[in-house]
Amino acid sequence: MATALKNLSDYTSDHFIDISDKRFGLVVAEWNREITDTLAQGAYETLLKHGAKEENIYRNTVPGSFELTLGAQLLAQHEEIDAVICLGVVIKGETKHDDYICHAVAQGITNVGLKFNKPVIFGLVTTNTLEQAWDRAGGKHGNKGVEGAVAAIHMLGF
Ligand SMILES: Nc1c(NC[C@H](O)[C@H](O)[C@H](O)CO)[nH]c(=O)[nH]c1=O
Ligand SMILES: CC(=O)[C@@H](O)COP(=O)(O)O
Repeated sequence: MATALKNLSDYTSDHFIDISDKRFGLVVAEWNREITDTLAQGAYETLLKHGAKEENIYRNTVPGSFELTLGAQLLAQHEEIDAVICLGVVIKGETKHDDYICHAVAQGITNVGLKFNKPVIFGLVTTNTLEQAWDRAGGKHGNKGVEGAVAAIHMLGF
């Protein structure tokens, strides 16, 4: 599988711009909280590592990943927010509920970014098992929160 050959946190920062004056919104889903907190910590630490100021990183929580879209919009609508990083974990259940959530969030987050013309990053871990989710939250496949922060910084330099 493609991901098996790629660590999500393996990146180069050669092209990064100065983000010391950029303001970032983190929207974090409460569902699977232990894992989403790990994603959020990865994103937070990566932003600080590359020059963001603590006071310019605004973390907000939403009940579940389905609410990430509205959470992103409520942050992105503010002119002073330069980028939004959405973090959630959807693990397949017995029904197709996970499919509906993931598709809605992917399209919704895309639309928010296009509406407000700023990076709104899709940091959703969508797995079949809990183990696969942990593998992408600091495990063998890196941390999707780190990936989300890197994507936000990259797009701010577009
Ligand atoms: N099953 C998961 C959910 N479900 C909750 C939804 O995201 C939403 O909050 C609810 O349908 C009310 O609108 N959320 C996750 O983030 N992860 C899951 O695995
Ligand atoms: C993945 C989810 O949406 C969670 O609510 C479990 O769903 P299911 O009712 O399909 O087991």
